[in-house]
This record gives sequence, structure tokens and C-alpha cells, in this order.
Amino acid sequence: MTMASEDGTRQQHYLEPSFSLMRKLWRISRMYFYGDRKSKARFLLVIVLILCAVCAGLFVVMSYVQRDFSSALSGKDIPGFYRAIWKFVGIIVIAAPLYAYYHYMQDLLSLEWRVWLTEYLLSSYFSNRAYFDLKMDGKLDNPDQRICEDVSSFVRNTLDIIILISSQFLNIIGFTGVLWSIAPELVYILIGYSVLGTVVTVKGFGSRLMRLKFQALQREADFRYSLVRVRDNVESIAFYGGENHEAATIKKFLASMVANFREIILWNRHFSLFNNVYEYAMIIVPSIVIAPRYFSGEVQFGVISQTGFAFHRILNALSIIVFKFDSLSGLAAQTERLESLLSALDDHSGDVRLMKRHLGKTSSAIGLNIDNDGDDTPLLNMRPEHISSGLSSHTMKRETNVVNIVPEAVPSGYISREVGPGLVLKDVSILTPNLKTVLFTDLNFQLAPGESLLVMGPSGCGKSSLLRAIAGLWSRGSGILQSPLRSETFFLPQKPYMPLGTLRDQLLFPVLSSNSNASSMHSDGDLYEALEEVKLQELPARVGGLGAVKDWSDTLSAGEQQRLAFARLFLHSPKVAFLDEASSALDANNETRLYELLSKKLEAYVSVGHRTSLVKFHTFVLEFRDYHSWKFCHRNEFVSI
Ligand SMILES: Nc1ncnc2c1ncn2[C@@H]1O[C@H](COP(=O)(O)OP(=O)(O)OP(=O)(O)O)[C@@H](O)[C@H]1O
Repeated sequence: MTMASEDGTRQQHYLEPSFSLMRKLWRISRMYFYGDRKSKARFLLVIVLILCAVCAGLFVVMSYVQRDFSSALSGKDIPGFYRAIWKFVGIIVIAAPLYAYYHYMQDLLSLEWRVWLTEYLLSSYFSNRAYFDLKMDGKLDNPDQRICEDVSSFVRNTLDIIILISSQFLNIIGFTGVLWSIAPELVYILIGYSVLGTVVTVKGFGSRLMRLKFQALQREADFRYSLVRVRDNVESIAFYGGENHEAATIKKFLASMVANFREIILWNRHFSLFNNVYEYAMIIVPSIVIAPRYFSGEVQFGVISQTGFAFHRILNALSIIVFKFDSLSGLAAQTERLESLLSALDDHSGDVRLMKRHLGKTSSAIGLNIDNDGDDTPLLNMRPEHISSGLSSHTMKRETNVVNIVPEAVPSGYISREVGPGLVLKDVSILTPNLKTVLFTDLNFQLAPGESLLVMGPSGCGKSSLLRAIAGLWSRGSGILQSPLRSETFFLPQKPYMPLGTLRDQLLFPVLSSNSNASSMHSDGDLYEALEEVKLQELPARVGGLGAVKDWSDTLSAGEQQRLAFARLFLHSPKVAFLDEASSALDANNETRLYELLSKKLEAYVSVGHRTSLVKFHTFVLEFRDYHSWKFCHRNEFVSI
């Protein structure tokens, strides 16, 4: 979840009614109506439009019945009066179920569309770790709100507008005939008047109200996220006594949201003024035009009310932008937010493709056999001759001298990734995601299968970033990185992630416990055994069994969470584990015992840690020193500085 910041990362949108906005609306809508569920989508839409047409037809019939009714009343025509009453009853009997079914189909289509679009966005959001890269990129605020609420409002409003336009179009067709047959001059008046009203609305209020609505969505999402952050960090805030600070921060978001709403209310008042004048100015026009003909006996009394009815139906239809501007401006804001999310996801998958192409070129340039089709496909068979000769001694010392480099000067490519049995880094340089800082350059080392590495160094030198690069989370930089298949590795971050769900879910994560493979792979006995290994055997009894559901990050201590993460690691038994200060919250005894288990159970592992007591559990030590240099040596040669 990214909150838009005030430092310029927030995207500025100057929304205005335009063809580009309509194109965006069409782009999002066509994805569903031309997508994999198009048959159902189109079927539902056609049904809704047919029902809409029938309802519009009923309105035309109603205008004639109303005419007969008024004429019968004014002419004291008793049989005519009862005939009109019976016609009314007939229309109501048909219209009542028809309307109910019409709204039901509308709701059904809206739900289907929402589900489809949400699922589509979720798939894109989680593919190629887009959620991670979007957060790192920091340009798109609150993707969660876009996926959750903007989709829902967008679908509802778009559907309303489609139906409205269709019904108004039918109204224009149906009632223009009626009005034309009575008073053609009224049709001309209506056209001129509605064009004028639309131009004033679009030019006078369009871009301002749309921008305000866009900001309203953005600021509401920021406000809500500031509250969610508090809920996620209650303990830290309580320890710091940070209530005043948090309340002040949240109030700032509230104030910004309210300021925007004040502006919306103000502009709504201006618009409402214009809207009322526009609507009321026309109320008596049809009567003024028709009354002289009624006085001269040219038309019956009922024609006056029929003309008024038809006139206002057409006025509503032609003035759709004026009368529905509130929902249209809301829809414009939702369209813009969804479109920028879709574009960011598209750009991301484009970047991934570009990266793969780039890697293909790089590798062929150095004569390596690359296949970029998937994470788990062996890509490169790196032989010793690809590694600089100095590496084979396993003891290297090298000075690097670039720390903060202007973006133009940094390596602009990607780290080439390979799959191989060990872990090999050749001339690897890594950039931070904002591409402003080179963390280290020309890092070279290799670990054969079965060899383990401890990465040490001062805070902020790039130890975790190295693991991120190995895991494929960061790719910007240069060099070649060979590591085992992703499915053979397992990463433990410093702060273990505790997903929502049962104790069983915590142990099996990232495998879903509902997945049939999970239960065939790990019986409850295995889970209890893993808990015993990390000295958490009493946990199931304490919390109510493996099926107990809790907020685990609040229920368990930091050390317990780290031990649970080790149990998770042992259950998955990967070939190679990567541990980023994964035992930092543990006491020395627990840490030693877990590392003893680790060295027995796993072929190899790479740890990031600060304690020299960990050195004995690893074959090699890579030590970063003062951001400028690094040293790779055997553990027997390691001398702590
Ligand atoms: N998303 C980001 N954008 C820009 N810079 C970042 C980002 N994430 C991390 N950095 C910077 O990259 C540098 C290296 O971070 P990293 O987490 O790898 O350090 P570390 O050596 O693991 O530190 P520690 O021992 O404190 O955990 C830090 O200076 C950090 O501020």
C-alpha cells in the first residue's frame, strides 16, 4: 500500500471532460465486454438494454394514457375516464414486475463485472511481484483502494451511465415523434437550449469538479490508510506514547480531505444554482407554446399535459451532461484512477519483458545460454572460466569507491540472472530502487553446493539488498548472478510475515493449507514436530490447536515469530535458505540451536547477521566495510574488526 506523499511523488491529474477520458473509459469497459467472459457479459447487457427499451416504451404509452385521462376529466367524459383508469391499471400490472426484473438484471451485471475486473486486477497485481515494484516505485497511491472501492464505483456508475444514455436515447426517439407531431418549434427550442446548457456545464464546471472528485478519492484513501497504519502498529505507538503525534498526523489527513470537500460543496452550490435555473426556466415553455392552440379549440386539454410530459422527457435526455454531471464527474475520477493503475501494471509487465529481453542480449553477448521463459528454467551453465581467476582462491579483497552517484552515471541495466547449483556473483553492482544510489559494485564470489555464507557489515551498507537481488526482488544494476531454482530456495526476512489465518496456515505459508498437496506433504504430526524443533511445542495447546485463528503478529512475541518462521523453513526443507537477520530477536542459546539444526537439515544457506557467534556455522564470510569495500574469506581467515 503506497500513500501518496506530499514531496512530489503524488501524480498530478488535471482532469477535464475530453475524448481521452472517454477512450480510457472505453479501454477499461471493453476489457470485460471483449474479455474471456464476453458471452455472459454481452448477454446480460443485452437483456438489460432490452428491458430498458421496454420500460422506455411503457413511458411513451403512459403519455398517451395520461392525455386521454386529462381530456376525459376536462370533457366530463365518464366512460373515457374509466377506460383511461383501466389502461393505467394494465400498465402498472406490466410495469411493476418488469421494473423489478430490470433492476435485478442491472445489479447482476454490475456484480459480475465487478468480480471480473477485481480478479483481473488482483492477478496482474500479484504477477511478477508487481505489488512489490509498485510500492518501491512509489508513484501510485493507494492501489488497494483502487482495486477495492474504485472498481466497485466505476462499474456501478458506468453501468448507470450506459443504461441512462440508452434509455434517454429511446426517450428522444419515442417522444420527439410525439412532440414533433404537436409542436415542431418546441423540438428546435430543446436542441438549442440543451446544447447551450451542456457547453456551460463542461466549460464552466467540468475540469474543476472532476479534479476535486479525483482528489476526494485520493485524500479519503490517504486518511483511511493513516488509520490502518495505526492499527498495524498499535504496540510501537503505545510504547513511544505516540498518540498525540499520530492523532495530529491523522487530523492533517482529515483536514486535507475536508478542505477538498469544502471546495466540492462550494462548487456544487454554484452548479446547483445553474442547474436549477436551467431546469426551472423551461417548466412553462411547452404550456406557453400550446395554450393558444387550446384556447382556439385547435387541440384538446390533454394535449397540454402530454406536450409538457414529452418536452421534459426530451429535455432530460438531451441535457444528460447537465443533469447527471455529479455522477459523470465521479465516474471521470474513478476512470482516471483505475486507468492509471492498469497502465502502471501494464508498464510493469512491459518492464519485466524488457528486462528479460535485455538479459537475453546481455547473456548472448557473453556467450551464455539464456532461456528467459520462466523462473524455474535453468538459464546458464556458468563454468569456472566465467568467473574471474581471483575468485577461485575464495579470498578476495577489493576497494569500491562509488557510493552516491548521480542517476546519469549509474549502471542503467539489469542484473543477469541464471539458475545453477551454487550461488555465483560475477561483477555484480546493485542500485537502490530509486536508481539514485549504488550500494556496491563489482561484487564477486562463488559458493559451491553445500557451502554457506555469512554476510556482515555496518547498517545500511546493502546486506539485505544483496538478498533482495538474489531473490529477484531488485534487478537494477549490472553483473551476473547465478542461484538455484526459486523453488529450491526459501527466504526468511528479519520480520516474519504472519498471514491471516490459522496456526496451520502460519506453518505452511506460502502454501495454502486448503491446497490438497499441503495436507499430503505435511501431516499434523509433521507440524507438531517442526514446532517442537523450534521449542514451540506448547503453542498449539496455548492458542487452541493448529486450527486456531489469531492476529499472529500481535499474539506472538518477536522471538516466537522468528522461531515459527524457522519451523516454516524446516517444513519446506529447501536446498538453500536465505536468512536476513532471521534470528536477531532470539537469545544466544536458541540462535545456536536453530543454526545447528539448520546446518544439519539444509544443504546450504546464506545468512545476514551481526553476531560473530554465527561465523562458525558458515563456510565463508562476506564482510562489507564502511560502504566502500568488501572482503570475502573462509571462516577460518575471518578476523572481526
Ligand atoms: N526503496 C528504497 N529506495 C531507496 N533506497 C533504499 C530503499 N530501500 C533501501 N534503501 C537504502 O539502501 C541502503 C541499503 O539498505 P539495506 O536494507 O540493504 O541495508 P542493510 O545493510 O541490510 O542494513 P541493516 O543492517 O540496517 O538492515 C540503505 O541506505 C537504505 O536506506
